Order: sequence, then structure tokens, then C-alpha cells
Amino acid sequence: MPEKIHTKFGDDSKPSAQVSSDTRQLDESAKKSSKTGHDPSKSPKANGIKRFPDGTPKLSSSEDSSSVLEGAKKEKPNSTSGASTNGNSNNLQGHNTTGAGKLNSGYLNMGQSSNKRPKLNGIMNSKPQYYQPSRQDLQKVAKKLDENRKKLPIWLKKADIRWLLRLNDVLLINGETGSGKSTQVPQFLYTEPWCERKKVTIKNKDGIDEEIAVGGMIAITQPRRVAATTLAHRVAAEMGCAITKNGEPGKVGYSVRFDTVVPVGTKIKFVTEGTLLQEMLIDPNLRKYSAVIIDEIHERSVDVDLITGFLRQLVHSNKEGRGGIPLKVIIMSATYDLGGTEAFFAKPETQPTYKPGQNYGRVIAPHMRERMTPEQIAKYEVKKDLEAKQKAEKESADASRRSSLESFSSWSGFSDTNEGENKDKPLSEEQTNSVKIKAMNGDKPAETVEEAKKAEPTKPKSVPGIPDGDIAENGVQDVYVRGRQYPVEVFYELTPTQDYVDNILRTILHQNMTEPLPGDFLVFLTGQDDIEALTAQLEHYKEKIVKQVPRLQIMPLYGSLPAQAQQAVFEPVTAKFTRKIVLSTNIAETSVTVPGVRVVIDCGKSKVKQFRPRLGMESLLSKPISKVSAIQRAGRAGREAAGKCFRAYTVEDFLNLVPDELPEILRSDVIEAVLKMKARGVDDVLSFPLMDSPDILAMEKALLQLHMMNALDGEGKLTETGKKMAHYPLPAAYGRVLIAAVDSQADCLLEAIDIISCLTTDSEIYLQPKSEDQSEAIEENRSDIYRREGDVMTLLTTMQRYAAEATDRNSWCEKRLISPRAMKMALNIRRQLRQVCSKQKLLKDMPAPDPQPFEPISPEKAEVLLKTFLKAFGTKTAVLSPDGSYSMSYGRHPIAIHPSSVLHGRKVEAIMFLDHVFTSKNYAKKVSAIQADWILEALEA
Ligand SMILES: Nc1ncnc2c1ncn2[C@@H]1O[C@H](COP(=O)(O)OP(=O)(O)OP(=O)(O)O)[C@@H](O)[C@H]1O
Repeated sequence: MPEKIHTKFGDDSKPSAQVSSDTRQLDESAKKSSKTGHDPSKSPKANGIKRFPDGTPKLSSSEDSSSVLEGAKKEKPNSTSGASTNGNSNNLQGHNTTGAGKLNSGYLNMGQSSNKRPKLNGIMNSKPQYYQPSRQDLQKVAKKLDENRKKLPIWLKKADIRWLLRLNDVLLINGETGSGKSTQVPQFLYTEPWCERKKVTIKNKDGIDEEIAVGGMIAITQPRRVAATTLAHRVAAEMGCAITKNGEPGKVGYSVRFDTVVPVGTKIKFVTEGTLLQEMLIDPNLRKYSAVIIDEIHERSVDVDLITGFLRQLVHSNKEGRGGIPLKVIIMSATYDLGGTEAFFAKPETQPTYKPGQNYGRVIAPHMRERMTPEQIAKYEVKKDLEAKQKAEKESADASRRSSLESFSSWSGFSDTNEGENKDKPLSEEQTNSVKIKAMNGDKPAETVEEAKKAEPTKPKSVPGIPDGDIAENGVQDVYVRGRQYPVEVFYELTPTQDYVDNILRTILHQNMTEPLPGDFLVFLTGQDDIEALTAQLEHYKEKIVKQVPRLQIMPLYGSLPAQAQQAVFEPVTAKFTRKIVLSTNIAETSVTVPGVRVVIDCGKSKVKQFRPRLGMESLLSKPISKVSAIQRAGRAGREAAGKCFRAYTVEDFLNLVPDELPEILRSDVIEAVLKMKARGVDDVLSFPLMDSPDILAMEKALLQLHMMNALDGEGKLTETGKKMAHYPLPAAYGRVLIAAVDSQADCLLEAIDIISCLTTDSEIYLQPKSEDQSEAIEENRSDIYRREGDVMTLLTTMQRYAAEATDRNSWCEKRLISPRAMKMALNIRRQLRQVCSKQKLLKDMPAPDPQPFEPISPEKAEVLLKTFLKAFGTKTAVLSPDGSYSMSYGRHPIAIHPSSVLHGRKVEAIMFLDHVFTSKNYAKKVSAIQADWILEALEA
């Protein structure tokens, strides 16, 4: 075990040497170790966890039920209520220190009556039934969780948050990881008077008065679907309601791509950024909503940058489209320079010299001092002094509004603010630190300490009855939530390590011997390949673990894993004397609470999308993470109890990390962004104000590409084709394929839908064989789906044969090592796309229901279909060179066919590829064989 040095999470002090050990004699020390204080003799079960081919953990029926029931007895001997017994699937809480983690809003009962404890992880049962816990059960759960909610640091700010949002339309909340932002803020707000649904009269597009309803719901965005769904379930449980698809009313819902559950009466809706963006294109005024909360803004996806751009427009508009009703905007993050966001949302007249478009890396949030340079810290100190003085002056006003916390929800005016009350109360440390570095001089951060000293604080405007400064002159208020519920100790390597996977393996095995139970581990790795490599090693070692040491349950978590396998990670370990080891990509980096986790192990790297303008393509590269990511990762520990974070790199490496990730919009293909801006009515996309404007060259390239796809006309205006493309819940190129497929000559819409459905599932359709022998058998079994034209036609055949299967689709998949869950999702997407196309009158008649007899596509039709794809992917083509290599038709760069393609090793005249990856070389994925002259034909048409 390498030596470690450790610091407290968020601590600025220099780290000191602390732990020393040696894992070279791991097995020996394991034998000696019995430090965990548990009695292993009472947990004699086998520790292996079997998996289905798609990676889903498989529980044997005996393990599944008996251990759960034992656990249930132990936890609540006499309880039969659903509230205390329901720990079923889709419950994304699990065990926690409140004891309420196993309690859930209830969702799936895998075939048990409601007065019995449902199986905890029933994901293997084939016929799930909806389990609906009673209202009393739900209330009991909520009551239990309530105790914990009130201990969250954000509760001290509840009154401030509500008060400030009554007075201002934009609020920035900077609070440390785990302080309670995502779960509590929407709950603080949904009962506010401004959140009621209101009837207003607006002029419709024909100039006629029309009565419409505005508001009534809060949307809260999350960067990833796993965060959106887990948080929705958590908040529903805290509010005592269920999220079900069976028509039951509720207060909380979620909407992620191809999966929306919004019960009647929903007040809080968790959405992915992409979903909200899509809603904004259909309803530019967001009339459904009273407020939009942008959570985890630091991730700065392209979608979030577009959303903030559109929200800014809405906030500064005359709000006619909403009948004059403002939309409240709340922006939250634990690790982000909200000073830049403040400048972006501020009323333009208050900062005439500010120009949006260059916010990246300019201002720093206060509790993130560990990422500051000495000069920045000096600036921070100066600014802090100024603001502390200012704060002291308005102490009495602050204290008085805090004192009215309990009366807020029934409050209907300003008069009940007890002025003068608590006047003499000294400022708490939390209050005095409630400052943040702002854009000095109104427009840009101070460059030097002297400049910062000279900077005048903004003079607050006086309004009778309202404490000075509560109405922000620039329209943007901020709240800083200091502290987290539980501390996290951070450990570093003393010397750099070459092989971080090996290093992490040692750390896991060592910590497993010393860390007490309960205490699961969450390990951050770069991607699926690292996760699989470490899983294999851990599976090997875990067989050798002596019985005094906790057994390991290894669980992967990455984006392309089936949703239910992802959800299994959020369930408690049911096997006795066993520790859950979650091996994750950065999918679990923000927003997510993985119940049970006490220890985080961070490899310090992640795969980052990088647009290579020269190639005109994106690649995924493994790179060191930013400080922000490191802080977020550490923040996944210490959520239910004190935690630890082991960074597999040195403190110097940490200090050398870049503070922030470059916003995605500055490093990716902006074709989707440009299309969405056009669809939102932005004519001049080059000068539309965004927090950070993409490179002009990248924008021009995107405009050209959209023009080539016929989405934009010669003037740069959105065509009918472009409009349709923007409204599909699909990447622009796939939308283009659908439209081309309707063409009377092509007439292959249903086939195009089949292929696109397979291409847009969250997880891989074809699973990887685990051995040479299996590989041969699978090749043989897949012979009925492989097509010589390549991967696109193979996908079509896969979908058609699967849909035609009338007896047992699961065993059909198993035989071919195809993920049944991915196919189910593809079928679901196919159904939804057929409906969208039918609504758009692209599809005249709905096809007959499955199963229909399989009819292989003719070579002529295959050619038509490939030419249809070329309309969107004409620039993603390559031709065979005399030396047998492929050279891209756009840019002439060399490219090779990826080993995962059915065309791997084949030499054909030309290829079209839908995807590409840059690893050791430039690889084309999802490849089809085409003729060289089709390329010109497609691009000219
Ligand atoms: N699914 C869950 N299961 C168990 N506890 C949870 C769950 N979700 C939230 N919590 C509890 O609520 C606390 C606050 O979580 P929340 O996500 O609101 O914090 P946050 O401030 O948004 O954190 P972050 O910035 O890291 O996303 C957690 O620390 C944890 O104690």
C-alpha cells in the first residue's frame, strides 16, 4: 500500500503525512486482519455475484429473498407496513444513517402482496407488478426522512431563499456538496405564492386575446438521467408521495429522454437538460413553469449553456408571452464561479461594459479557495473584508427576515417582517462568510489586489419596509450555504503512480480490511474498459479474501449500462458482511447520492469529448480531471455519515489540475446547438449572447453542415426540414435521415426508424463475448443477423428479427449475446418515433402490431436506405486508398474500421460511418459499405 498524506475536504492547510502500510503482503495481512469488529462467522454465504450477459447483477432466488427477509426482521421486527418494508426496485435510496433509506415512495413490487416486504432487488423477475404503498405508509417514510432534512445546512437558508425569490427573479445558490440544494430547494419553493398556477390574458399570434394558464410547476434540471430519476424518487419519498405510471396523483415527476412520469398534480419536475431544452423549443415561454432551477451548472454542457442563454432572454424580456408573469430562475452549484453567472444574468443596464461570451475561468466562488492561486486568495481576502463590512451594516435586517422563517409559507406581504428584532445578535460565522467573489467594477473581475481594494461595493437600493440590498440592483441575488452535514477526509499519494488501476485495486483491498461496515466504496474510473479491467481483478481477489474480512459486491455504473442495472447500484447490499464496491465513470460525479457510500476513491482522470476541427470530428480522450471534478467526486462521500476520499494522485498533481473543465460548447461540435438556436428563432447565431461563445470557425462549419443537410436555406434561415429536425428528440443527423426516408423515391421510413431506435438506446445492443470460445459460438449464432452491407443493415435485421420473434425474445437475445434490455428500450423508442412521425404526417398508416413475419430487406432497398443515411452522414465517409487503408473524403485523414464493426478486416470501395473514436488511431464505428459515387450524389442533392 503506498503511503498517503491526507487533508480535510475543503481544508486549505498543507497536507501532512499520515498513513503507511504495505499491500504487497496483502493476503497475509488480510488473514491477520479482523479490525472491522464484525462477526464473520455469522455470515457464511458465498460471496460471488453472478451477472447476466448485459452486466445486470443476478441474485439467486435464495439469496434474494432470505437475506432480505432476515434484514427486514432485524431492522423492524414487527412491521408489516409498506413504509417500513418497502425497499423495492426503483427505490433509489437504500440504507442510510437516518434509518429511512430503505423506505421508499414505492414503485415495483415483484409479485408480492402489498402487506409483505417486496424483494429488494427484483430486477430479474420477468413480470413486474406495480406496488402502490398506502398514503399512510408514504407519510411515515416522509416523517422519518424529515428529521434528516432539517439537519441539512441548507435549512438555515430556507427563509433567505424564499424571501429573496419573492423580491428578485434570479437567485444563485452556492452551497457545498451534500448541503441539500437539489433535494431541498424545490421543496422550499413550490408552496410560494408566485408558484401558483395563474390565469392570464395574452395576445395570440393572430393578435386576438386569449386566456391561458401560466406556472404552477418547478422544473429542476440535472446533467444526467440517473441523477434526475434518483433525485425525483428521493424528493417524492421526502414529500410522502409516489411516482408511478399508473395514473396516481403526486407532487413529483421526472422527464428524461424517452421516459417521462409526471403524475397529475406534479409541482416539482426533475428533467435532464436536453429534455428542458426540447421543451423550450416547443414552448419558448415555458408557460408550464413558475421557476426553473438549473442544478450543477458547473458541468456546463452545451445544453445548459443554451438553456441559460434562452432563460436570460426570457428574464430580460417584457414577459408578454407569459402574460407578464415572471419566470423565477435559480442557478445552483457547489463548485462553480457563480460570479460569472451573475454577470451574465444581471440587468444589462447595470453593467454597460459587460460582454457575454467570455465567462470561462474568470471569477471564483469563496469556499473553493483550495483551487485559487495565492494572488486570487489575496483578492478574495480583500473582497471578503469589504463584504463583511457591508454585511455587518445590514445585520439587523438579515436577522429579522430569518426570524420570520416559520411564517413564510402563509405570508402574503412584507408587513410581518419584525424590523429591529434580533438587532443586537452578533453575526454568525456562517453569515460573515456568506460572501462570494463577484465581478468587480460591475463587469470584470479585479486583475490585481490594488484593483480589488479600489472596487466599490454595489450600493443597495432603499425600498421602504424591505431591508437594504435584499432587492438586488442588478436583478440577481445570491445565497451561500456554508458547510456540509458530514466531513470528508482527503488522502493523497505521496509519490506519483504509473498504473492507477493497480493502485486503486490495492487501495480497495487494503481499505476493505480496515474500514468498518457499513461503509460502501465508490470508485471513479475513466470508462467502461477500466471498469471491466478492475472488475475482473477484484473478482479474482475476492475469492481469496479470508473470512474475517468483508466480502465484496462489485457493481459497475456507466452510461451505457441498462437503466435497471444502474439502479441496482442505489440499493442496499442485502448479503451479510458484504461491502458494495461501485465502479463508476463520472456519471456519479455530481448530484448523485449512492446510499451506503462512505469512501470515495478517485483515479483523477475522465474521458472528455474533444472536437477536432481539423478532422471535423469529436473524439473521446482520457484526461486529468479538473479541481471542480475532484471536489465533486470527494463530495459523494460524507453524505450520510463522515467519509473519506482517497485520491490516487499526489497533492502536487491536485494543485496542478486546471480549476474548471473547459465548457463543452468550447470543445465540441456545435451543430446541435446551432440548430436549436435557429429553431428558437435566433437569426444571428454568431452574436447570440451565451455565457461562452463557441469558436466562430466551429459555428460557421456547423452552419455549412446544416445547409448541406438542407436544414438551412441559402440565407441561413431554418427550412421546413430543419424545423422538423430540431423537434425530434434525436440528434440532428438522425432527424435528417428520417426526413430523407420519407421521400417518395426512398420510402423507407419504417426501416430508418428501426435502425435509429437501435442507435439511440442508452446501452449497447451487442454484448462483448467474454472468451474465445464464446466468441466463436456467438459469431455462429449471429449469422442470421449479420449483413454484408455493414453495421447499419445489421442493426435493421436485428430489430426486425427481434420484433418478429413470437415465442421467447429473451432467449433469442441470449443466444446471440444481445442485450434484451437494450432491445426493449429500442422497441420503446421505435414505438415513440412511429407516433411522432405519424403526428407529423410523415407516416400515413401505423404498421400492423408485432410480431410480423420477418422479411429480409432486398439489396436494392438496402442501397436506398444507405443513400438515405448518406444525406446526413455524407461528410463521414472514407474511400479505400491503393495501399489498402481508408482515407476520409472530407480532409483526407486516415481512418481504420473499428474491430467492433462487422466490416472489420474487409476492404470495400468506400465506407460511411456514423460514429468515430480516437484511441491509438482514428477508428470508424457503425460502418457501412458504400460506393464512392454515392457520396457525391448525396452531397450534391
Ligand atoms: N437517494 C438518497 N439516498 C439517501 N440519502 C440521500 C439521497 N439523496 C439525498 N440524500 C441525503 O440528502 C443530502 C443532500 O442531498 P442533495 O442532493 O440535496 O445535496 P446537494 O447539496 O444537492 O449535493 P451536490 O451538490 O453534491 O449534488 C445528502 O447528503 C444525503 O444525506
